[in-house]
Amino acid sequence: MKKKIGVLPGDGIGPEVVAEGIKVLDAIASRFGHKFTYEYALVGAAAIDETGNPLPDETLAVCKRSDAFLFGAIGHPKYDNDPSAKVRPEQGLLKLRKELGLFANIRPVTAYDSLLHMSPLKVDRVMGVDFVVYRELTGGIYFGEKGRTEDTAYDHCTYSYAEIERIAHLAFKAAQNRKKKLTLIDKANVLETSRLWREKVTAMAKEYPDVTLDCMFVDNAAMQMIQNPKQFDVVLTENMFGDIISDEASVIGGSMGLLPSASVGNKTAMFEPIHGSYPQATDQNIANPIATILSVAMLLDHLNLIDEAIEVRQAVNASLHNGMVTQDLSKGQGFGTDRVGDFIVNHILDGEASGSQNNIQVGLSTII
Ligand SMILES: NC(=O)c1ccc[n+]([C@@H]2O[C@H](COP(=O)([O-])OP(=O)(O)OC[C@H]3O[C@@H](n4cnc5c(N)ncnc54)[C@H](O)[C@@H]3O)[C@@H](O)[C@H]2O)c1
Ligand SMILES: CC(C)[C@H](C(=O)O)[C@@H](O)C(=O)O
Ligand SMILES: [Mg+2]
Repeated sequence: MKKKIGVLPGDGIGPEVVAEGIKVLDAIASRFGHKFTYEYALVGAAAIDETGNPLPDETLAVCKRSDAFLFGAIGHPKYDNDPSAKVRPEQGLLKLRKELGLFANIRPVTAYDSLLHMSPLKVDRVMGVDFVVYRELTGGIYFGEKGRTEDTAYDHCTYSYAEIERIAHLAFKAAQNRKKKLTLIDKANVLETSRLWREKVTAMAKEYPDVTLDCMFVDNAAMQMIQNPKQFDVVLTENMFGDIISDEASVIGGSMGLLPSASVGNKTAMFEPIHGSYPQATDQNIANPIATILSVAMLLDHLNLIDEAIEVRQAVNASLHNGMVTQDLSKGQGFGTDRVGDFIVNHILDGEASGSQNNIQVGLSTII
C-alpha cells in the first residue's frame, strides 16, 4: 500500500520523538511491504523563526494532501514567558485543527502491567485502567471571541448542537465497541454551554440504548479520575476540560510520555502525543518516544492497517516489559530516546526481539 504521510516535528523534543515515530513507520513499511512517502513541514516556533508564521500556507497544504500526518509538539519558553507576544507557536496548532476540521481528539489511557510500580497511585487503583477520552477540539473557549482592555480580558465559550452532536456520535459508537459506558464531563451546574452539552447528549442516549450514560461535573471527575479511574470507559467532554483531564489521566499509567492521540474530522487526520515540547529535555535524548510511537499505531489504524498497528503496540509492550524505557519510567537513569526507538524497530523487524532481549535484561540489572 502507498500512502502520503505529512510530518510536522515542531519544537523542543518534537523532532526527537517524531524521528523515532518515522523509524517505526519505516520498519512497518519494510516488514509489510508498504511504501510511505514523507513530506516534512514547519510548524510552531520553528516556523515563526523561519517565516514569521506559526502555520505557513505550505504546511497547511502538506497536511491537506496527506493521507494522515504526524505532529510532534510546539511551544517555546520565549513565548510562554512573554504574555504580550502577538504571534505564538500554539496558534499554529490551533489553526491546523480548525482549518482541517479536526473536531474530535481521541486520547486513550492505559495502565500497563509492567509499569504499575511507576504510577503515583496505588496498584489496586491502577491495574486494569483502560479508558479513552473524546475531547472536542475545534470549539469552546479556545476559539470564542477574545478581548482585552487595559485591566480586563475575556474569552467567550460557545457551543452549538451541531458541534456537540458530531463528536458525541463518535463517542457513543466507541462505547458500543467497548464496555458500553459513556461519561459526559461538564460543569452543567454553572455553565450554560455545559447545560447545552448535557441536554443534547442525554437526548442522543436514546439512540444508543445499549450504552449507559453517566454525567459528571468536572471538579468531581478530576477527583474520581484519581480515586477510581477504573470506572471510566469512554469519556466525552468539551475542549478545555478535555485538555486538563487528559493530562491528569496521563499520570495514571506512569508518565505523560506514554499518551498518544488522534485528531479526526472529515478529511485527513492528525496523530500526535498529548504532551508538549518539554523544552527542558530538548536535544538531551531523554524524552520518551512512546506517546509518539503509539500515535503512529493510531495512524496505522486510521489507514486500516490493523495488523501493522497491532505489531507496533506489541513492540511497545515488549519494550515496557523488558524495561527498555526512558528515564521518566525508570528508577535509574533509563535508556536514550533513540535506544527505545531502536528496540521497538528491531522488535518489529525481527518479529520478536530475538537475542537482544537477553542483553537488555542484563543491562537493566545494572541500570535500574
Ligand atoms: N500539543 C502540543 O504541541 C503541546 C501540548 C502541551 C503543551 N505544549 C507546549 O509545550 C511547552 C511546554 O509546556 P509544558 O511544560 O506545560 O508541558 P509539556 O507536556 O511539554 O511537559 C510537561 C511535563 O511532562 C513531562 N513530559 C512531557 N513530555 C514528555 C516525554 N515525551 N517524555 C517524558 N516526560 C515528558 C515532563 O515531566 C514535563 O516537564 C509550552 O510551550 C506549551 O504551550 C504543546
Ligand atoms: C498547546 C496547546 C494549544 C494544546 C491544547 O491546549 O490543546 C495542548 O495542550 C494539547 O493538549 O494539545
Ligand atoms: Mg494539553
